[in-house]
Amino acid sequence: MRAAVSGEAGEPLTIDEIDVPTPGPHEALVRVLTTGVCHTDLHAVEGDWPVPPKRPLVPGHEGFGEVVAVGDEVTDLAVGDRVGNAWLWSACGRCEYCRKGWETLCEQQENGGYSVDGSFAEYMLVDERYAARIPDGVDPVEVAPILCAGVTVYKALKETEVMPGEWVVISGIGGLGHVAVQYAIAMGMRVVAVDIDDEKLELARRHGAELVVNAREADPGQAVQDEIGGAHGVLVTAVHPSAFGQAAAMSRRGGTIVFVGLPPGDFPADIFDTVLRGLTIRGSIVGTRQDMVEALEFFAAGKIRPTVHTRRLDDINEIFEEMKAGQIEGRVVLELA
Ligand SMILES: NC(=O)c1ccc[n+]([C@@H]2O[C@H](COP(=O)([O-])OP(=O)(O)OC[C@H]3O[C@@H](n4cnc5c(N)ncnc54)[C@H](O)[C@@H]3O)[C@@H](O)[C@H]2O)c1
Ligand SMILES: CCCCCCO
Ligand SMILES: [Zn+2]
Ligand SMILES: [Zn+2]
Repeated sequence: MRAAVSGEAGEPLTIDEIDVPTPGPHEALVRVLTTGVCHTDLHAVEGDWPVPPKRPLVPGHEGFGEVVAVGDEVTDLAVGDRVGNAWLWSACGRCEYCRKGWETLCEQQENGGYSVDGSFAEYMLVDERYAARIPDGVDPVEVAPILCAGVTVYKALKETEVMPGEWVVISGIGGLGHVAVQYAIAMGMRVVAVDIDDEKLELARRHGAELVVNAREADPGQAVQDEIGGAHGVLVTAVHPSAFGQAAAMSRRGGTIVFVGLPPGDFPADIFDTVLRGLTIRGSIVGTRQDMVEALEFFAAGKIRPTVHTRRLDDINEIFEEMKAGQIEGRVVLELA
Protein backbone atom coordinates (compact mmCIF):
# COMPACT_ATOMS: atom_id res chain seq x y z
CA MET A 1 0.00 0.00 0.00
CA ARG A 2 1.08 3.65 -0.52
CA ALA A 3 2.01 5.46 2.68
CA ALA A 4 3.77 8.66 3.74
CA VAL A 5 6.68 7.51 5.91
CA SER A 6 8.83 9.52 8.31
CA GLY A 7 12.19 7.73 8.36
CA GLU A 8 14.31 10.24 10.25
CA ALA A 9 13.44 13.18 12.51
CA GLY A 10 13.45 16.47 10.61
CA GLU A 11 13.64 14.83 7.20
CA PRO A 12 10.88 15.07 4.54
CA LEU A 13 8.43 12.19 4.39
CA THR A 14 8.76 9.70 1.54
CA ILE A 15 5.80 8.15 -0.27
CA ASP A 16 6.62 4.44 -0.12
CA GLU A 17 5.05 1.10 -1.04
CA ILE A 18 4.80 -0.77 2.30
CA ASP A 19 3.00 -3.94 3.43
CA VAL A 20 -0.70 -3.75 4.26
CA PRO A 21 -0.81 -4.49 8.01
CA THR A 22 -2.55 -7.58 9.37
CA PRO A 23 -5.13 -7.01 12.11
CA GLY A 24 -4.37 -8.60 15.49
CA PRO A 25 -7.08 -10.38 17.55
CA HIS A 26 -8.85 -7.17 18.66
CA GLU A 27 -7.96 -5.05 15.61
CA ALA A 28 -9.61 -4.09 12.35
CA LEU A 29 -8.03 -3.23 9.01
CA VAL A 30 -9.48 0.02 7.64
CA ARG A 31 -9.38 1.40 4.07
CA VAL A 32 -8.55 5.05 4.72
CA LEU A 33 -10.81 7.48 2.83
CA THR A 34 -9.76 10.81 4.39
CA THR A 35 -7.40 12.04 7.07
CA GLY A 36 -6.82 15.42 8.69
CA VAL A 37 -3.31 16.81 9.07
CA CYS A 38 -2.78 17.92 12.68
CA HIS A 39 0.10 20.11 13.86
CA THR A 40 0.98 17.18 16.10
CA ASP A 41 1.90 15.27 12.94
CA LEU A 42 4.43 18.02 12.21
CA HIS A 43 5.82 17.81 15.75
CA ALA A 44 6.12 14.03 15.23
CA VAL A 45 7.93 14.36 11.91
CA GLU A 46 10.27 17.03 13.28
CA GLY A 47 10.81 15.10 16.53
CA ASP A 48 10.55 18.25 18.66
CA TRP A 49 8.90 16.69 21.70
CA PRO A 50 10.69 15.02 24.67
CA VAL A 51 9.10 11.62 23.85
CA PRO A 52 10.10 10.53 20.32
CA PRO A 53 7.70 8.65 18.02
CA LYS A 54 8.37 5.23 16.51
CA ARG A 55 10.51 5.32 13.38
CA PRO A 56 9.88 4.60 10.61
CA LEU A 57 6.50 6.21 11.26
CA VAL A 58 3.30 6.59 9.29
CA PRO A 59 1.81 9.71 10.94
CA GLY A 60 -1.87 10.64 11.07
CA HIS A 61 -4.53 10.37 13.78
CA GLU A 62 -7.56 11.98 12.15
CA GLY A 63 -8.17 9.08 9.78
CA PHE A 64 -11.67 8.14 8.58
CA GLY A 65 -12.40 4.96 6.64
CA GLU A 66 -14.21 1.68 6.15
CA VAL A 67 -13.46 -1.67 7.84
CA VAL A 68 -12.28 -4.26 5.30
CA ALA A 69 -11.12 -7.05 7.65
CA VAL A 70 -11.29 -7.88 11.36
CA GLY A 71 -9.13 -9.88 13.80
CA ASP A 72 -10.14 -13.28 15.24
CA GLU A 73 -11.56 -11.94 18.50
CA VAL A 74 -13.35 -8.84 17.15
CA THR A 75 -17.02 -8.79 18.13
CA ASP A 76 -17.97 -5.11 17.87
CA LEU A 77 -16.89 -4.20 14.34
CA ALA A 78 -17.79 -5.70 10.97
CA VAL A 79 -16.67 -5.27 7.36
CA GLY A 80 -18.26 -2.09 6.00
CA ASP A 81 -18.41 -0.24 9.33
CA ARG A 82 -17.16 3.36 9.20
CA VAL A 83 -14.57 4.20 11.87
CA GLY A 84 -11.85 6.64 12.76
CA ASN A 85 -8.47 6.35 14.37
CA ALA A 86 -7.40 8.82 17.07
CA TRP A 87 -4.47 9.84 19.23
CA LEU A 88 -5.91 7.58 21.93
CA TRP A 89 -5.42 4.43 19.86
CA SER A 90 -5.68 2.06 22.83
CA ALA A 91 -5.23 1.99 26.62
CA CYS A 92 -4.80 -0.75 29.20
CA GLY A 93 -8.33 -0.60 30.62
CA ARG A 94 -7.08 -1.80 34.01
CA CYS A 95 -5.04 0.98 35.69
CA GLU A 96 -6.32 3.66 38.11
CA TYR A 97 -6.65 6.22 35.28
CA CYS A 98 -8.59 3.84 33.04
CA ARG A 99 -10.80 2.82 35.98
CA LYS A 100 -11.53 6.48 36.78
CA GLY A 101 -12.51 7.42 33.19
CA TRP A 102 -9.21 9.16 32.48
CA GLU A 103 -7.96 6.69 29.85
CA THR A 104 -6.18 9.60 28.14
CA LEU A 105 -3.76 9.55 31.11
CA CYS A 106 -3.11 5.80 30.90
CA GLU A 107 0.61 5.12 30.98
CA GLN A 108 0.16 2.02 28.78
CA GLN A 109 -1.70 3.84 26.02
CA GLU A 110 -0.77 3.58 22.35
CA ASN A 111 -1.04 6.75 20.23
CA GLY A 112 -2.20 6.71 16.63
CA GLY A 113 0.33 8.11 14.18
CA TYR A 114 2.95 8.26 16.92
CA SER A 115 3.61 5.02 18.81
CA VAL A 116 1.68 2.97 16.24
CA ASP A 117 1.31 3.74 12.53
CA GLY A 118 -1.51 6.07 11.56
CA SER A 119 -3.69 7.26 8.72
CA PHE A 120 -1.31 8.81 6.17
CA ALA A 121 -1.72 5.59 4.17
CA GLU A 122 -4.21 3.61 2.07
CA TYR A 123 -4.88 1.30 5.02
CA MET A 124 -4.56 1.58 8.81
CA LEU A 125 -5.25 -0.56 11.87
CA VAL A 126 -7.59 0.37 14.70
CA ASP A 127 -8.33 -1.34 18.01
CA GLU A 128 -12.04 -2.21 18.08
CA ARG A 129 -12.22 -1.22 21.76
CA TYR A 130 -11.02 2.38 21.08
CA ALA A 131 -11.83 3.15 17.44
CA ALA A 132 -14.20 6.08 16.92
CA ARG A 133 -17.57 5.04 15.52
CA ILE A 134 -18.58 7.50 12.80
CA PRO A 135 -22.26 8.54 12.66
CA ASP A 136 -24.08 7.58 9.45
CA GLY A 137 -24.43 10.15 6.70
CA VAL A 138 -21.73 12.63 7.78
CA ASP A 139 -19.44 14.35 5.31
CA PRO A 140 -16.33 12.15 4.91
CA VAL A 141 -14.00 15.17 4.58
CA GLU A 142 -15.41 17.40 7.31
CA VAL A 143 -15.57 14.57 9.87
CA ALA A 144 -11.81 13.98 9.86
CA PRO A 145 -10.80 17.07 11.93
CA ILE A 146 -13.32 16.08 14.61
CA LEU A 147 -11.21 12.99 15.38
CA CYS A 148 -8.50 15.11 16.97
CA ALA A 149 -9.07 18.85 16.71
CA GLY A 150 -12.76 18.48 17.55
CA VAL A 151 -12.57 16.05 20.45
CA THR A 152 -9.57 17.89 21.92
CA VAL A 153 -11.14 21.34 22.04
CA TYR A 154 -14.51 19.97 23.10
CA LYS A 155 -12.87 18.28 26.09
CA ALA A 156 -10.72 21.34 26.82
CA LEU A 157 -13.74 23.65 26.78
CA LYS A 158 -15.43 21.40 29.35
CA GLU A 159 -12.20 21.66 31.38
CA THR A 160 -12.43 25.50 31.37
CA GLU A 161 -15.64 25.14 33.42
CA VAL A 162 -17.05 28.15 31.53
CA MET A 163 -20.82 28.31 31.87
CA PRO A 164 -23.38 29.35 29.22
CA GLY A 165 -23.37 33.13 28.79
CA GLU A 166 -19.83 33.49 30.13
CA TRP A 167 -16.74 34.48 28.11
CA VAL A 168 -13.97 32.21 26.83
CA VAL A 169 -10.82 33.26 25.00
CA ILE A 170 -9.64 30.95 22.22
CA SER A 171 -5.97 31.70 21.60
CA GLY A 172 -4.72 30.23 18.31
CA ILE A 173 -7.27 29.96 15.49
CA GLY A 174 -5.80 27.09 13.53
CA GLY A 175 -7.07 23.57 13.01
CA LEU A 176 -8.00 23.27 16.69
CA GLY A 177 -8.89 26.89 17.38
CA HIS A 178 -11.34 27.40 14.55
CA VAL A 179 -13.45 24.44 15.67
CA ALA A 180 -13.00 25.51 19.30
CA VAL A 181 -14.84 28.74 18.43
CA GLN A 182 -17.74 26.66 17.10
CA TYR A 183 -17.87 24.20 20.00
CA ALA A 184 -17.75 27.09 22.49
CA ILE A 185 -20.71 28.77 20.83
CA ALA A 186 -22.61 25.49 20.57
CA MET A 187 -21.98 25.07 24.33
CA GLY A 188 -23.46 28.54 25.02
CA MET A 189 -20.23 30.42 25.62
CA ARG A 190 -19.28 33.87 24.25
CA VAL A 191 -15.99 33.94 22.37
CA VAL A 192 -12.97 36.22 22.14
CA ALA A 193 -10.51 35.01 19.48
CA VAL A 194 -6.78 35.74 19.65
CA ASP A 195 -4.20 35.03 16.95
CA ILE A 196 -1.28 36.78 15.24
CA ASP A 197 -2.83 36.59 11.77
CA ASP A 198 -5.78 38.74 10.69
CA GLU A 199 -7.00 36.10 8.24
CA LYS A 200 -7.29 33.59 11.10
CA LEU A 201 -9.19 36.18 13.13
CA GLU A 202 -11.55 36.77 10.21
CA LEU A 203 -12.14 33.00 10.11
CA ALA A 204 -12.96 33.15 13.84
CA ARG A 205 -15.48 35.93 13.19
CA ARG A 206 -17.07 33.89 10.41
CA HIS A 207 -17.49 31.06 12.90
CA GLY A 208 -19.08 33.38 15.51
CA ALA A 209 -16.38 35.04 17.63
CA GLU A 210 -17.74 38.35 19.01
CA LEU A 211 -14.34 39.96 19.72
CA VAL A 212 -10.94 39.42 18.12
CA VAL A 213 -7.44 40.52 19.16
CA ASN A 214 -4.31 40.40 16.99
CA ALA A 215 -1.56 39.65 19.51
CA ARG A 216 1.02 41.15 17.13
CA GLU A 217 -0.74 44.53 17.26
CA ALA A 218 -2.14 44.75 20.80
CA ASP A 219 -1.46 43.37 24.26
CA PRO A 220 -4.12 40.63 24.44
CA GLY A 221 -4.29 40.76 28.23
CA GLN A 222 -4.96 44.50 28.28
CA ALA A 223 -7.40 44.25 25.39
CA VAL A 224 -9.48 41.46 27.00
CA GLN A 225 -9.54 43.25 30.36
CA ASP A 226 -10.57 46.55 28.71
CA GLU A 227 -13.27 44.97 26.54
CA ILE A 228 -14.92 42.48 28.96
CA GLY A 229 -13.10 42.65 32.31
CA GLY A 230 -11.31 39.40 31.64
CA ALA A 231 -12.61 36.03 30.45
CA HIS A 232 -14.01 33.26 32.68
CA GLY A 233 -11.90 30.78 30.71
CA VAL A 234 -8.89 30.86 28.39
CA LEU A 235 -8.14 28.01 25.98
CA VAL A 236 -4.67 28.12 24.38
CA THR A 237 -4.20 26.10 21.18
CA ALA A 238 -1.42 28.32 19.78
CA VAL A 239 1.94 26.96 18.60
CA HIS A 240 4.17 29.59 20.18
CA PRO A 241 5.12 29.73 23.89
CA SER A 242 4.36 33.49 24.10
CA ALA A 243 0.64 32.72 23.88
CA PHE A 244 0.89 30.68 27.08
CA GLY A 245 2.51 33.49 29.04
CA GLN A 246 -0.28 35.84 27.90
CA ALA A 247 -3.10 33.59 29.08
CA ALA A 248 -3.30 34.60 32.75
CA ALA A 249 -3.51 38.30 31.91
CA MET A 250 -6.62 37.58 29.79
CA SER A 251 -8.36 35.74 32.63
CA ARG A 252 -10.99 37.09 35.00
CA ARG A 253 -10.52 36.53 38.76
CA GLY A 254 -11.34 32.91 39.49
CA GLY A 255 -10.78 32.01 35.83
CA THR A 256 -9.55 28.70 34.42
CA ILE A 257 -6.77 28.58 31.85
CA VAL A 258 -6.50 25.39 29.77
CA PHE A 259 -3.44 24.59 27.68
CA VAL A 260 -3.67 22.18 24.74
CA GLY A 261 -1.12 23.73 22.34
CA LEU A 262 2.24 21.94 22.45
CA PRO A 263 5.07 24.13 21.17
CA PRO A 264 8.44 23.26 22.70
CA GLY A 265 9.23 25.63 25.56
CA ASP A 266 7.85 26.88 28.86
CA PHE A 267 5.88 29.84 30.16
CA PRO A 268 6.17 32.27 33.10
CA ALA A 269 3.53 32.06 35.85
CA ASP A 270 3.40 34.88 38.41
CA ILE A 271 2.95 33.27 41.84
CA PHE A 272 1.31 36.21 43.61
CA ASP A 273 -1.11 36.94 40.76
CA THR A 274 -2.09 33.28 40.40
CA VAL A 275 -2.87 32.97 44.12
CA LEU A 276 -4.42 36.42 44.64
CA ARG A 277 -6.81 36.06 41.67
CA GLY A 278 -7.55 32.40 42.35
CA LEU A 279 -6.54 31.24 38.87
CA THR A 280 -6.53 27.60 37.71
CA ILE A 281 -3.99 26.52 35.10
CA ARG A 282 -4.79 23.10 33.58
CA GLY A 283 -3.33 20.93 30.85
CA SER A 284 -5.73 18.94 28.69
CA ILE A 285 -5.01 16.10 26.29
CA VAL A 286 -7.37 14.95 23.55
CA GLY A 287 -10.55 13.34 24.87
CA THR A 288 -11.82 9.98 26.09
CA ARG A 289 -13.97 7.63 24.04
CA GLN A 290 -17.04 9.23 25.63
CA ASP A 291 -15.78 12.72 24.75
CA MET A 292 -15.34 11.47 21.17
CA VAL A 293 -18.94 10.23 21.07
CA GLU A 294 -20.17 13.62 22.29
CA ALA A 295 -17.90 15.67 19.99
CA LEU A 296 -19.11 13.61 17.00
CA GLU A 297 -22.74 14.12 18.08
CA PHE A 298 -22.28 17.91 18.01
CA PHE A 299 -20.80 17.51 14.52
CA ALA A 300 -23.50 15.12 13.26
CA ALA A 301 -26.13 17.59 14.51
CA GLY A 302 -24.65 20.19 12.14
CA LYS A 303 -23.40 22.50 14.91
CA ILE A 304 -19.74 22.20 13.85
CA ARG A 305 -18.58 22.87 10.28
CA PRO A 306 -14.77 22.59 10.04
CA THR A 307 -13.22 24.81 7.38
CA VAL A 308 -11.36 22.23 5.29
CA HIS A 309 -9.08 22.23 2.26
CA THR A 310 -8.57 18.89 0.50
CA ARG A 311 -5.13 17.83 -0.75
CA ARG A 312 -3.39 14.58 -1.80
CA LEU A 313 -0.98 12.36 0.16
CA ASP A 314 1.86 13.32 -2.19
CA ASP A 315 1.51 16.96 -1.10
CA ILE A 316 2.35 16.20 2.55
CA ASN A 317 5.79 17.84 2.67
CA GLU A 318 4.47 21.05 1.09
CA ILE A 319 1.55 21.00 3.53
CA PHE A 320 3.96 20.80 6.49
CA GLU A 321 5.97 23.74 5.09
CA GLU A 322 2.75 25.77 4.81
CA MET A 323 1.76 24.73 8.36
CA LYS A 324 5.16 25.83 9.70
CA ALA A 325 4.62 29.21 8.00
CA GLY A 326 1.15 29.56 9.55
CA GLN A 327 -0.41 29.56 6.09
CA ILE A 328 -3.10 26.93 6.61
CA GLU A 329 -6.67 28.12 7.03
CA GLY A 330 -8.70 25.71 9.16
CA ARG A 331 -7.70 22.11 8.46
CA VAL A 332 -6.07 20.33 5.53
CA VAL A 333 -7.73 16.98 4.86
CA LEU A 334 -6.03 14.40 2.63
CA GLU A 335 -8.26 12.39 0.29
CA LEU A 336 -6.81 8.88 0.00
CA ALA A 337 -9.41 7.15 -2.12
N1 LIG B 1 -3.32 18.67 23.92
C1 LIG B 1 -3.82 17.93 22.93
O1 LIG B 1 -4.49 16.92 23.14
C2 LIG B 1 -3.60 18.34 21.50
C3 LIG B 1 -4.40 17.81 20.48
C4 LIG B 1 -4.19 18.27 19.16
C5 LIG B 1 -3.20 19.21 18.89
N2 LIG B 1 -2.44 19.66 19.92
C6 LIG B 1 -1.41 20.69 19.69
O2 LIG B 1 -2.08 21.94 19.52
C7 LIG B 1 -1.28 22.81 18.72
C8 LIG B 1 -2.12 23.40 17.60
O3 LIG B 1 -2.47 22.39 16.69
P1 LIG B 1 -3.23 22.85 15.31
O4 LIG B 1 -3.36 21.62 14.47
O5 LIG B 1 -4.41 23.66 15.64
O6 LIG B 1 -2.11 23.84 14.70
P2 LIG B 1 -2.25 24.89 13.48
O7 LIG B 1 -0.88 25.02 12.91
O8 LIG B 1 -3.39 24.51 12.62
O9 LIG B 1 -2.66 26.28 14.21
C9 LIG B 1 -1.79 26.94 15.08
C10 LIG B 1 -2.34 28.37 15.26
O10 LIG B 1 -1.55 29.07 16.25
C11 LIG B 1 -1.46 30.42 15.81
N3 LIG B 1 -0.39 31.11 16.54
C12 LIG B 1 0.95 31.03 16.33
N4 LIG B 1 1.60 31.83 17.21
C13 LIG B 1 0.64 32.41 17.99
C14 LIG B 1 0.66 33.35 19.07
N5 LIG B 1 1.81 33.84 19.54
N6 LIG B 1 -0.53 33.72 19.63
C15 LIG B 1 -1.71 33.23 19.15
N7 LIG B 1 -1.80 32.36 18.12
C16 LIG B 1 -0.63 31.96 17.56
C17 LIG B 1 -1.25 30.30 14.31
O11 LIG B 1 -1.49 31.53 13.65
C18 LIG B 1 -2.28 29.22 13.97
O12 LIG B 1 -3.53 29.82 13.71
C19 LIG B 1 -0.08 21.95 18.25
O13 LIG B 1 1.03 22.20 19.09
C20 LIG B 1 -0.58 20.53 18.44
O14 LIG B 1 0.47 19.60 18.66
C21 LIG B 1 -2.61 19.25 21.20
C1 LIG C 1 1.14 14.93 24.12
C2 LIG C 1 0.66 14.85 22.71
C3 LIG C 1 -0.77 15.23 22.49
C4 LIG C 1 -1.10 15.26 21.00
C5 LIG C 1 -2.52 14.97 20.77
C6 LIG C 1 -2.89 14.75 19.33
O1 LIG C 1 -2.61 15.84 18.51
ZN1 LIG D 1 -3.86 15.91 16.78
ZN1 LIG E 1 -4.72 2.27 31.78
